[in-house]
Amino acid sequence: MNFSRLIKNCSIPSRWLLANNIRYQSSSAAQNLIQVDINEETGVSVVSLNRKPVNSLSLELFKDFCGVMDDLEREKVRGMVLKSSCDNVFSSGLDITELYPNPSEERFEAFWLWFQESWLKLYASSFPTVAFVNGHAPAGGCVFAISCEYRLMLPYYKIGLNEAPVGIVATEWVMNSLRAVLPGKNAERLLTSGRLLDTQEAFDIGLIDQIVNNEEEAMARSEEFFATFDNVPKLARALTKQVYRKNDLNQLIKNRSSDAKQFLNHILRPETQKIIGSYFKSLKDRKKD
Ligand SMILES: CC/C=C\C/C=C\C/C=C\CC/C=C/CC(=O)SCCNC(=O)CCNC(=O)[C@H](O)C(C)(C)COP(=O)(O)OP(=O)(O)OC[C@H]1O[C@@H](n2cnc3c(N)ncnc32)[C@H](O)[C@@H]1OP(=O)(O)O
Repeated sequence: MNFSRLIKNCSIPSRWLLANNIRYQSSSAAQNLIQVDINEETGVSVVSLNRKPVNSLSLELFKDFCGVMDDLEREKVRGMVLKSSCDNVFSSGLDITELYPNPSEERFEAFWLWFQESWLKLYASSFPTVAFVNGHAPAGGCVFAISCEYRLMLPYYKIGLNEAPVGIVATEWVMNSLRAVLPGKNAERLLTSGRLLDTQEAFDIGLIDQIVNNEEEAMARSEEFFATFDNVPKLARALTKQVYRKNDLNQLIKNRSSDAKQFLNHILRPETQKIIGSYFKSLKDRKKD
């Protein structure tokens, strides 16, 4: 994977992104975890997360997502709309089976580094990004949405960062992405309470930009958003975004391996395993009720 392409001509040095020397190797072409549909007429790419049943985020999905982001950078797409192809769920967040029971160090480290990588590629993409939140978006699902530049959401779903109620502290780069979307006190309250907001509440505090009623409307609103950049030179737009986001990006880029180690230590603690285990069990039991 050529990270320098991602930040071509940009002021973020590529050596920072190369810190962990990760290379892309398509892991799951047969499973088609990410679907990409490029509209040749408009130049807009619709990227659908496609890991049934609830788009839980696995190592393989992150790897494929990074490959897709590289392709879109290469294709110089006009914009990207990120959505889900699962019913009622945008993404259910990190795949809990990557965290429990007691993942191997090797697998967890790779999982975490590809999660970081996915965030870096999305957060620093040169093209404009829209999240069409067409289902629930808890935790890691919300991270994907807030890393985009613009958020559209269907009514009656939930979005938020629900780590704290299950005894987990969201990592700093996730907090920074939230702070970039919401004014400080709302971001802090959302994180400390871990509340999941319904679509209307999310709109009222500015977590999402517009409520849409169906996919057609979402595509029309996305087109309007992309059109706001039609008269702006692409390079100037990309550099402005990347420089504006530079501090957030740097915070992770400079601390990638310590961030991964810190989370591995946290995840492997018996207390954390116990909390995640009972949370996972409650998810499974909910179905039986
Ligand atoms: C627990 C947190 C642990 C560690 C975090 C560590 C660090 C934090 C640092 C950084 C911040 C960013 C990281 C965030 C952490 C996460 O993302 S952890 C995942 C948190 N996700 C959730 O809390 C959502 C859980 N899921 C749901 O609430 C519902 O499934 C949902 C509303 C999304 C959909 O509901 P529904 O349509 O009714 O579907 P089911 O609930 O029936 O689910 C279908 C099957 O899928 C299984 N499943 C659901 N979510 C996950 C998941 N995240 N990972 C793995 N599997 C999941 C569910 O159990 C069902 O399985 P079954 O058919 O019963 O076998």
